[in-house]
Amino acid sequence: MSYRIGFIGAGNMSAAILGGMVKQGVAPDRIIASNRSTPKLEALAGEFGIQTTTDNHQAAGADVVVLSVKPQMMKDVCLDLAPHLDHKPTIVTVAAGIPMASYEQWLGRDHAIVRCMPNTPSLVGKGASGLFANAQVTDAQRQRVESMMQAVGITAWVEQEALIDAVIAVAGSAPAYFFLMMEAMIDQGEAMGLDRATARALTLQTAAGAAELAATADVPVDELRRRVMSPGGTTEQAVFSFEADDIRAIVARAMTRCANRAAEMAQEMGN
Ligand SMILES: NC(=O)C1=CN([C@@H]2O[C@H](COP(=O)(O)OP(=O)(O)OC[C@H]3O[C@@H](n4cnc5c(N)ncnc54)[C@H](O)[C@@H]3O)[C@@H](O)[C@H]2O)C=CC1
Ligand SMILES: O=C(O)[C@@H]1CCC=N1
Repeated sequence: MSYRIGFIGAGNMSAAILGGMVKQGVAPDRIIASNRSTPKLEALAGEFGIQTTTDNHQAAGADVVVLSVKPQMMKDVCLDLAPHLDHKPTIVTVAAGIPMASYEQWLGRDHAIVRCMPNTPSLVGKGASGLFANAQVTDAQRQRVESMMQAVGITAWVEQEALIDAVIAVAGSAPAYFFLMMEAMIDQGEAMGLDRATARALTLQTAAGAAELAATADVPVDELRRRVMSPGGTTEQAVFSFEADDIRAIVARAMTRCANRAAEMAQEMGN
């Protein structure tokens, strides 16, 4: 690919996407990131060799403009950028909880805008992004955004905007669920007598191994689980304990709260 990509807001999510792109071989001089303050820009320039600026208008001069500030900042950022988008870049926003209609109001209805819900494993090329396009997005622009995000992981288009909130629950926020599980397992491994470094190494390798096995096996995950659960053995005691504590309902409640929060955020911003 040869188009230029501008990131507005150089925080955690931008760092994960642009860092992942550079690691996957995208030329860093095709990427520019803007941020209000300089320390994060200096770190990104140092680590990945990308261009940086404190002027959002300069980053917005790219062919693809990725809006990656916190949702609460998005309206002001968009209103400020609106008069500087005459070159009609493809606009990609990664913010949770801001509907397409708001961007169309702030930027103008004639812009091609994609709502993208990525996640931070993009940094290691293992991202998972949901994508939703407005009516102005052409097939060529769809392909461009798709290939851009596929450089750092897998993508899935949704044709109903509301499903982006489900993507937040399944992918955008979900790395945190697995990190939480790892934290709990490391703590308990240590409580059971392992030194922390060993508990951490074994937990992380097991998580990575389970994910890779699930992704490559020709049987569903419940069958993989049963293959670990020897009748009368140890694993089933752990699984029975999870089931007795209603882990499926716990997960469903957490994911519902996650998705509902996106809807609440939209309301809080007057959308
Ligand atoms: N962190 C994550 O795992 C995910 C985040 N997102 C979305 O990504 C967006 C960014 O989130 P994070 O990177 O986590 O936040 P962050 O706080 O790490 O990054 C936001 C950056 O924007 C900068 N900024 C604030 N106002 C600005 C302005 N007017 N002009 C230029 N830069 C400005 C801040 O200095 C900061 O560096 C959010 O909208 C969030 O919903 C989406 C998926 C996953
Ligand atoms: O927690 C958040 O609001 C953002 C969106 C998805 C992941 N982080």
